[in-house]
Amino acid sequence: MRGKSSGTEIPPLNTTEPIRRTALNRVFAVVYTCAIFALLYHHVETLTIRGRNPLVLVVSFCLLLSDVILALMWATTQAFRMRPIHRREFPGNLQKVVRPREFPALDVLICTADPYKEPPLSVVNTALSVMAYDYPTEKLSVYVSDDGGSALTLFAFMEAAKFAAHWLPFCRKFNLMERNPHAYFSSSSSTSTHACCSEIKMMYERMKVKVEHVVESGKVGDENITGDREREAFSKWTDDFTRHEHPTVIQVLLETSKDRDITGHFMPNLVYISREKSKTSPHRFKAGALNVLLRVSAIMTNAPMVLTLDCDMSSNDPQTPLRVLCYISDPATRPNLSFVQFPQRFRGLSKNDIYASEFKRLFLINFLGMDGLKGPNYVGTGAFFCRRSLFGSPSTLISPEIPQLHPNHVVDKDKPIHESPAMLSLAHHVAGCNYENQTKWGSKMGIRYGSLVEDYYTGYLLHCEGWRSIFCNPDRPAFYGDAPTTLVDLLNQHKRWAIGLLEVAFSRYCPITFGIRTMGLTGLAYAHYSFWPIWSIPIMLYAFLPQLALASGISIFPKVCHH
Ligand SMILES: O=c1ccn([C@@H]2O[C@H](COP(=O)(O)OP(=O)(O)O[C@H]3O[C@H](CO)[C@@H](O)[C@H](O)[C@H]3O)[C@@H](O)[C@H]2O)c(=O)[nH]1
Ligand SMILES: [Mn+2]
Repeated sequence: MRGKSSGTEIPPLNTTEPIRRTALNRVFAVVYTCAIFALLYHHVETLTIRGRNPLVLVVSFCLLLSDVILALMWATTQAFRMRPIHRREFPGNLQKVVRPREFPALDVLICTADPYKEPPLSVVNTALSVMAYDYPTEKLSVYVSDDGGSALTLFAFMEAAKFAAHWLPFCRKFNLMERNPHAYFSSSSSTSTHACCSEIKMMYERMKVKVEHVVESGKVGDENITGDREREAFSKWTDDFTRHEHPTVIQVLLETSKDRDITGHFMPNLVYISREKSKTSPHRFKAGALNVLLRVSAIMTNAPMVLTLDCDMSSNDPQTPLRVLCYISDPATRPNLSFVQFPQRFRGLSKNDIYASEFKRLFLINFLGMDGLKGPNYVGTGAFFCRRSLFGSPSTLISPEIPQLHPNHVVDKDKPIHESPAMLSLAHHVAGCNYENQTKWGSKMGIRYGSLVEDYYTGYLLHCEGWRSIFCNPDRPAFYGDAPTTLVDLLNQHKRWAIGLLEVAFSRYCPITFGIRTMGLTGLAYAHYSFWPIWSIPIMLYAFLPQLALASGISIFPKVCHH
């Protein structure tokens, strides 16, 4: 089947192609539905006719319950099978349609929360991998939110800013594909090709030793502080500074307007933020952190395109923003586009992946199905947002409480941040822990509060508002992240997800009622996730019931001769 091009006279930036087995899927759904009804009929019959014995009654009821849940879950998965599509994008054609000068600016928001669970060096690697994007540098800003409020993380970023002056030109010179320094130096390509590689590798190793030493010792000692600016920054960490109670710390580590790399080329902006925390105000976990990042970035750069990343998820392809532009610059896909979502891919999974951490169905297969509807859900990382979509529905823009946060506000580029105390003090103000009181942040604006899975909830509400999203799944994975590696971590993650999803399922925005009413099949797809934790009921029942029934001599499956 030929792909449908979305432009006519301009070269195509992207194509959409329906997946061929869709018709078969629909026929299968009809047949299967009939089979499910037959099975449910059998259960009801057993309950009413043969259910004299109380034990048989209980067993039959449990089986009926299990099968109703399984049938419901099966019905919700049909949403993914009705209209799956494949998309392709052609970044090579982009230059013919938009000039790099006209590319929109990009703000990258990275969240980290704990210097011991999420080593600063790995966060730094993530940041360096996106700072080295093949994108006009003066349009690129990286904001890091440190919810751990750790001087160790700030120290690592100060070192990273110095290393970046060497690393970015190195990536450009040799046109590296792998721009995460750790991944690059551990791969074989780093050893063979480039002569000056050993020099930069040494530099990286020196930074690594320094950062790891500081993390191990648990504090930034005087010997590690080189200048007055650094000393002033670390002076915020007084004795009463704890991760749960501290003032806002914002450090502009690199600035496009003044910092140059070793070849004299611009550097992207790099800003470290640790928002104010107080035990008496809710911090709303990652959702709160992202909203602070949205506000601080609005004040400093206000880029129309915003990438959110978890600290463990680094770029694996420097062309990724250009792929996104293939959708954002295309008049056919741009209307109502809220975000372009890349799948979460994981490095270092064991060959057999015994905990099924790859989540292939969640992040790849189901997304193809949702992409043919209103688009994939937001998974918290690897998503490029149009900033405007976080401020109300496509038709009604919600104005934030101060004009500087408005998505159309233009930041005065001639005035560098370091020369603008007013800008810095406003940035501190919007990162305050009480700033959001009596505002629409978290309810109508930004990342939404109300569920532990803020990503799922926010994407869902955006879709309900009328926005759509696009799934971009290039052959070379755009990002690689870390999956939980121990059973305890995995169980904790699943527990958090289960609670968060049920919070949505039992809210007034329940996808089965509100979701399906507002957006049909997409609502059904969302219902599949929000009710995902109830899989546990049939699984538990089917795991134990047959054995118990057998032991007490009850037959639970129909005999062929019964019918
Ligand atoms: O108070 C907090 C808690 C977490 N984080 C950051 O949030 C990210 C995700 O947290 P993690 O503990 O790694 O959760 P996971 O379950 O692995 O994350 C998945 O599930 C989350 C909730 O649905 C999504 O936000 C993530 O993007 C998605 O990768 C990390 O970068 C953390 O640093 C914060 O910034 N502040
Ligand atoms: Mn994670």
